[in-house]
Formats: sequence, structure tokens, C-alpha cells
Amino acid sequence: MSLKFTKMHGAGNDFVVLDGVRQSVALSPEQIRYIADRHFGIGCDQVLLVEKTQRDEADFRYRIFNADGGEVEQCGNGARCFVRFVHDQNLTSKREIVVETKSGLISPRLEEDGRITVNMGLPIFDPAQIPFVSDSTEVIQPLQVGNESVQITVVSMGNPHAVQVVDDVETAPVATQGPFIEIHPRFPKRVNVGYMQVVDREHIRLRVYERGAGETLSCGTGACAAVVAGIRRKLLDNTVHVATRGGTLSITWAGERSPVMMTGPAITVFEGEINL
Ligand SMILES: N[C@H](CCC[C@H](N)C(=O)O)C(=O)O
Repeated sequence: MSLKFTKMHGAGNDFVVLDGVRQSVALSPEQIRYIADRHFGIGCDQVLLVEKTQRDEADFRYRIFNADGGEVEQCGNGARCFVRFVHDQNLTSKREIVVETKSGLISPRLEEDGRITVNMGLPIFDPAQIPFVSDSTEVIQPLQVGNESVQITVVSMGNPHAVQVVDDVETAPVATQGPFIEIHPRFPKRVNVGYMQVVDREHIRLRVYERGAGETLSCGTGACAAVVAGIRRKLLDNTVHVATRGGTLSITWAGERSPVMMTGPAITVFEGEINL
């Protein structure tokens, strides 16, 4: 079977995007891992599958698969690439679209200047709603990692995040500690691990060891989660520029019961066809 694909990235977080509207796509976890493999396949952090939706209030469905083959609830950088894709492929002419995802509806918008803004929905930090992420109502929670205790703030953007504040992202233990927190027994669905350096109240630097993908150059939901965590820790104002290794995302959160708004780039790199 051959499958047309589009290779894209959002601030260096890269994707293989598949059109499941005009071609029938049903992939096993092994096939996802093959597509994502940077030596034997195409190579990407996540595979994004665009499909028709059954929900009247939505325009499309958008499914997200990590490089390890697992399907997950949400992907922020992917949402921007998704809206660029459906426009470039003439699948819609609407500038603001409503998209069904595994964790609910999001609404990305293609701005006049080409930038893309996504309403990422409400962050969740109530332990009653996300027992697989949080076990306390405290903003800062201790987590024992090996023989050290770290302080995390947990946030769900549909997908789970554990965020730490560090003095310098360049020396943060992303590669050595991130993998242990990702699979920590405290997180039965595993977790994305964020390391945030606060530059000032409107600027942070961020690195994320992503669940199912490892460290990526950028993580959209991770940027949302870090800003929400920083605001809840009273370290940040409502609009924050998030510098990641792959580019800058702008995040706005007006506080409790407000959605998180994310603005950033979405780039198409090449198109191709893969034999599966
Ligand atoms: N690794 C994430 C999915 C991709 C999220 C990230 N690439 C983004 O831009 O939000 C998870 O397992 O929840």
C-alpha cells in the first residue's frame, strides 16, 4: 500500500501529516513507528491523521500518534500544522475551524498575516478530573525521582504535563531525568516533562521531554502547560513568549475558567509517498 504524506513542522516539532479524508488510512502502531523512524522511515515526532468528523459542531477530526506508535489526546504544534494543511490541500476555505480531537474540540485560526492562533481549551489541574496526573490540589507538588525530590506543577491540556522551574534550561537534566519522570508510577498514562526557565514575567525558555517521543525542539501543549504553571506559581503575567529550541510560541491565559490561546508558526517542508 502506498500513502501520500506531507512533512511539516511547528517550531521544529516535526510531523508526518496524512490525509484520511481523500485516502483511506488505517495504521497499526508498528506502521506508525516505521513512518516516524528517522533511519528506516520518513522520520517525525508525531504522525497526524486528518479525517472527517461525525460531530455536527466540528469540521474535521484530527488524530495524533507519537513516534512510539501510541495515540494521544492533543498536540499544540500539530494543531497549527493541521490548519495550514487543510487550507493548502483545499479541504476547507474557512479561516477558523473547529476540530474534534481525542480530548475534545479545539479551534485553530489562520490569521490574515499567515500566523496561526489556536484556542487550546481550558487547562485542567483539578486532581478529581485528572487523577492520572495530579494527586493534590497544591500548585507545587513533590515528586521523588530516584534519590532526589523535585517540585512539579501538573497541568493537563488534554494531555498530561509535569513542569519544573529550573535556573538554566541548557543545564537542565532533560535527557537524564526526563525519561524517568515520563514513566514514573505516579503517572499511569505517562507524562510530558517540562523544564522552564523564567527570564522575566513575559518571557520563558522551555525544553520538554515528550511522552512517546523524547526531547523535541518544541512542544505546543508543553508551552501552554508551562505558562499556566508559571501563572499559577505567580511567576508570570498573562501573555508569555516561550522560547523553545525550535522557535518562539506566544501563549496567553487570562486565568481560571479561561482557555489557553497559542500563536506560532506552521511550515510545510515537502510532500511524498511512502510504501507500507
Ligand atoms: N507527546 C505528547 C503529544 C504531542 C504534543 C506536542 N508535540 C505538542 O506540540 O503539543 C503526548 O504524548 O501527550
